[in-house]
Amino acid sequence: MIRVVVNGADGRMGSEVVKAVTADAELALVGGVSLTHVGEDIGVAAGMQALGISMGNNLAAVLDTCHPEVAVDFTTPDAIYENAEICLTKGVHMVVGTTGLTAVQRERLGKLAAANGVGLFIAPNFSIGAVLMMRFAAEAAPYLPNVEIIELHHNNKLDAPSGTAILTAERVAAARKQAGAAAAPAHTQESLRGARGATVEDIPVHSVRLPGYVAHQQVLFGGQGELLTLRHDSLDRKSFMPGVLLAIKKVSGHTGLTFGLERYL
Ligand SMILES: NC(=O)c1ccc[n+]([C@@H]2O[C@H](COP(=O)([O-])OP(=O)(O)OC[C@H]3O[C@@H](n4cnc5c(N)ncnc54)[C@H](O)[C@@H]3O)[C@@H](O)[C@H]2O)c1
Ligand SMILES: O=C(O)C1=N[C@H](C(=O)O)CCC1
Repeated sequence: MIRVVVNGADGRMGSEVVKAVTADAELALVGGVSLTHVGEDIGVAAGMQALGISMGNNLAAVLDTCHPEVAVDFTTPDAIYENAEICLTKGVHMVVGTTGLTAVQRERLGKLAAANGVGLFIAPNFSIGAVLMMRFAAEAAPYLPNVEIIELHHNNKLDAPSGTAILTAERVAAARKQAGAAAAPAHTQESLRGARGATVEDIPVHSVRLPGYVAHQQVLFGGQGELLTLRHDSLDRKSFMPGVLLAIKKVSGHTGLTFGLERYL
């Protein structure tokens, strides 16, 4: 049994991870960390405590109490760097779903993981459909280099653009570059700042935040007299759980940083 702590156990994602880990015969949920009850399933922390599972609001203290092999983190962009430092320094493997880490921060944490002989797995998106969407987008990019991304998420999401949109843009840009393809220059002048969205690697990214959405993305390709649209929809946070469980089981076999779910598929 792999001993698992969930950081952010009361959150929208963390509470799903608690349920998924509890239901998996190869995993043992030994602890959880939560600051507030913001998730849709607000009974999770209380339920864990009732079962005698260590709960607390101090990550280092929870780790010292329940000695996990793997910590899963779904917290906030502000908290994740420090959380990772704490876990990796204590020799705990990490599975990180929290978005917001920069490439430089990922590399720095990867070195810390390697120095402590543990694995650090980071994925901006754990759903298989989203991984395929990114792969298909990279495949299409050399042939249809004019691309824009629209990502649509629930209105409680703290960051924009989404980690998935950033990674998609990076993959598309890399595939275009490798093929020697480039987007046609844009001639539009914004009469209102922000009208054309943000840019990641010169690719416009538009972020929609509305109640009702979970996590969705469209990658729009434009060609001569034709359009190709790739769309992925996570309609339920259960869509992320097979990827999270896979990562928990694999992370200890890969010392240092592994980035992206496709690396484990
Ligand atoms: N990789 C993926 O597939 C994927 C999928 C969904 C969400 N996410 C990301 O996961 C993160 C969490 O999303 P959410 O919707 O579950 O958020 P949420 O706000 O519902 O939950 C966040 C949780 O973190 C806790 N928390 C905050 N700061 C903390 C700290 N310093 N230490 C410990 N716990 C802390 C809160 O108490 C809460 O329980 C976001 O960054 C989001 O973008 C990633
Ligand atoms: O709900 C969120 O927040 C999500 N965040 C990830 C991102 O930023 O890409 C993945 C999808 C859900």
